[in-house]
Amino acid sequence: MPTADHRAAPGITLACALEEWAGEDARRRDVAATLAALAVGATSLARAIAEGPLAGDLAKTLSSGEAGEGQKALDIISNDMVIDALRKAPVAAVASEENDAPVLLDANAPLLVAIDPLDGSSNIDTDISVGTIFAVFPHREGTNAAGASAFLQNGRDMLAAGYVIYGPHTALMLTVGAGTWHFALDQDGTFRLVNAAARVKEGAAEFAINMSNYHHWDDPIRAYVDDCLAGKKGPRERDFNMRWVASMVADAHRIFQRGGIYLYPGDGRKGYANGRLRLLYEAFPVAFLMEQAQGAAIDGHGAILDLSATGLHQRVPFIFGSRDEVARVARYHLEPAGHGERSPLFARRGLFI
Ligand SMILES: O=P(O)(O)OC[C@H]1O[C@](O)(COP(=O)(O)O)[C@@H](O)[C@@H]1O
Ligand SMILES: [Mg+2]
Ligand SMILES: [Mg+2]
Repeated sequence: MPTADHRAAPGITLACALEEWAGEDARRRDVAATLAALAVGATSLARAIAEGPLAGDLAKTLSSGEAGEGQKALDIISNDMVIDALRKAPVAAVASEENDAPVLLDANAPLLVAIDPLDGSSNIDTDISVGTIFAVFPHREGTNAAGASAFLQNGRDMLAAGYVIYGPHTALMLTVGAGTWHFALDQDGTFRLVNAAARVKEGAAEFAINMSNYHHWDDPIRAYVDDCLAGKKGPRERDFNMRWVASMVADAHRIFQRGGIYLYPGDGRKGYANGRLRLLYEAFPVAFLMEQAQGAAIDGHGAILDLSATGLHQRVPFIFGSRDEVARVARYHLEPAGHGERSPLFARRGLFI
């Protein structure tokens, strides 16, 4: 297993890191093979994305969907690439954002994969980072992998999770429950370890939220953002910076580098009662990565990983990042009123963690 020691010797390949972690353990070897297959799919995808318009009209809208989530050409290409790559892995079925029902690969295989093949589709034509987010679950005996119910598991059932970000360089953040590992793709198409113990630092003063939805938010989120915006003169007594990439992977990746918080709460718009993010293949994997790096992820009240999925494409309010900020947002949900004059509750930390 890569340990903090590997930071002294960066450059170990993903294959090597997985081999060390898996050893002779059959379950771990299956997980490792699945992660290796996902890395192969992501590497092909990275090449296509790097070609941009030379690879065709990747941003072409093929179908319109609710909440501006119509399928783009690259959504479909990404979906095909990752599912093809997984055919060689011990995976029974794939639940993808791009398919209404699970795609059956090998009914008797031991694992299930939930995936957002392309996160940040709205950025395809703008040359801004996009990504792939995935979660690996056990395929429990007696459950039908072709049906949604096999996927309706608890967040803590995940065996591995991660995302690939296709940015100026391609990076992979990965967890198998032994910390969060950071890899970067080299020029030869090999993921190499950068850091085997990623940490989400506390004390950051940067938040990410789509501010244009301000008037649709509930009180706790407005109160939290109002207090950040009030800066030095407000209850936080310091100035905050704001960022919003509209690719969650990119916002998450920034938070891994320098801390901060991401919020996509439920809001008053039609179809947004539970926000925009999907539990199985967006919130679960990012929450797993965050917790393994001493960050946190909640739905406003409790830990995302304590939730059990009730639908393949179910949405969830999603707030993640530095532990201190996430804990603060949880407290605003307990007592949203009291703008300006904060009750002693807001001075305490750690009500949910
Ligand atoms: O359009 P908005 O409100 O800015 O939403 C952007 C959010 O939606 C998402 O793009 C959803 O991902 P998809 O591109 O996979 O649908 C997040 O990555 C991002 O943070
Ligand atoms: Mg997404
Ligand atoms: Mg997507």
